[in-house]
This record gives sequence, structure tokens and C-alpha cells, in this order.
Amino acid sequence: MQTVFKNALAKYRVVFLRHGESQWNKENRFTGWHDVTLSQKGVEEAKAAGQLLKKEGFQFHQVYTSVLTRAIQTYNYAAEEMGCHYLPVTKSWRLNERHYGALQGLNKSETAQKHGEDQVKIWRRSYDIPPPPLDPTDARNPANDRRYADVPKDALPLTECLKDTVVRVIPYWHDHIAKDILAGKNVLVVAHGNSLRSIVKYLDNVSEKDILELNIPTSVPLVYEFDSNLKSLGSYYLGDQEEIRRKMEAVAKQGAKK
Ligand SMILES: O=C(O)[C@H](O)COP(=O)(O)O
Repeated sequence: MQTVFKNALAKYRVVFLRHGESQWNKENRFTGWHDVTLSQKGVEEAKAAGQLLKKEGFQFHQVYTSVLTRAIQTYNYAAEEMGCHYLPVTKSWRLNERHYGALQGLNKSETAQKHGEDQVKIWRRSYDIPPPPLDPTDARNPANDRRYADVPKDALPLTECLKDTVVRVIPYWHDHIAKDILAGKNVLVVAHGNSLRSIVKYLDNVSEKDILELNIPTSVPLVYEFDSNLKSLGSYYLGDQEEIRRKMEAVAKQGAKK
């Protein structure tokens, strides 16, 4: 079974999926490029996303993930449910979460307690204000991680604002993902809250002000439909809309004081 487009003018579509809850999402810690695994709840969320995509008749030709374990695991658990482990999976650092700089590892509520909720919202959601950077001598500098050995050193971040994330993600969208979609492939992109916010900002031309309020829930398939020129005709989340609203609100509240 193949699902029909919601918009009668649509020619293409893509499905985006934020990874399921990770161990550090569970502990409410800034994660960024730190590599953590899914929590048990995250595993269940990933499986549920796979079941939902299967039930709705989605079939894919090509998958993209970041090079972070939580996104790769999410695809693997979802693929188990969809019976599509055979699909080609392209992994790129360009789809990684936004680098959270020196905030990585800190608890979000405790950080709000210390620096104020407004400051934490700026660090989490502003378009062009990055969190404090990692010291280049910090062992967590991505240059020390062999998974980035092929990435030019000057492209590896020590912190990123959303604008920086847009700069690394959108060329990848054009050079790889969009080309596959235009070639008629059904594509699934499994990535992260902020790498997906950067794509949504680009596709829907969201203003720098409005992007502040955009929160992407864990492991809920987000479907975009496009016309023949890959212009967005709208998007929708699959699943129980009330539950999805609650999940988005929960993401927004992670930066609240205890
Ligand atoms: O990197 C992280 O901490 C999360 O995955 C995304 O966090 P945010 O919703 O606080 O930006």
C-alpha cells in the first residue's frame, strides 16, 4: 500500500524523524555532539514510529542519518518494525545535532537556576547567539574523534547557534537529500531536534523570531509534501495530535527551573 498525498498538487514528499528519547534527554542534559544511546523509552518510541510508518503505508528507498548513535539506533529500531533493514543508509556529520559547546553535559534546569530561564532560552532557541564554546584543548573537541577524521578541521565546531547549523545542514540537503527526492526516491531522514529545526526553517522560510518557538518532539514522523520544484506545500506529524502537542510542550519546558 502507498499512502496518497494530502495536498492534491504534491509530487514529492520526505519524512523527517527526530531520534527517540536518549539517556541524556531523560536526565535533561545538554547533549549536542556528545554521543549517547537511546533510553528504554527512546527504544519504544523508535519502534512505535516504525510501526506507525508501516501502518500508514510509507515505503522508503533511501535513508539518511547523522553519525550519532541515537539517530542510527532510532532508524534501526524503526527499520525492524518496517522490515526495511536492507535499505541504503547514508550517514553524515552534517545532520548531527547542533553543537552545544561548553553546555554539553550540564543539566538544563540547573543551568536555568544558575543563569536564568531567559538566558537558557537564548542558548537553546535563538537563531544567532551560540552557547559558550568548548576550549580547543578540551578532550571533547570533535577534532579528537576519529569519526570526524575526514571532515576538514576548520569545519568542526566548538559551539554552534542555529544559524551555524543551517550553514552546514542546508548544503547537504541540496547536494544529497533533495537530489534523491527529485530523482523519485522516498527518503527518510533521521536526525536531531536542532538539525531538523534548521531544515524546517529553510523549507518553510520561518522567521528568526518564529523559530524561537519551534520545538520538535522525539520520534514522531514529520511528513513534508512538495510540488515539482521541491517547494514545500505543507507538513504534518503522524499520530495522535494531542499527544504530539504535549511532547512539544515537554521539549520547550526542559529549560525551566526546577
Ligand atoms: O542536544 C540536546 O540537548 C537535545 O537533543 C536538543 O536540545 P534542545 O531542545 O535543548 O535544543
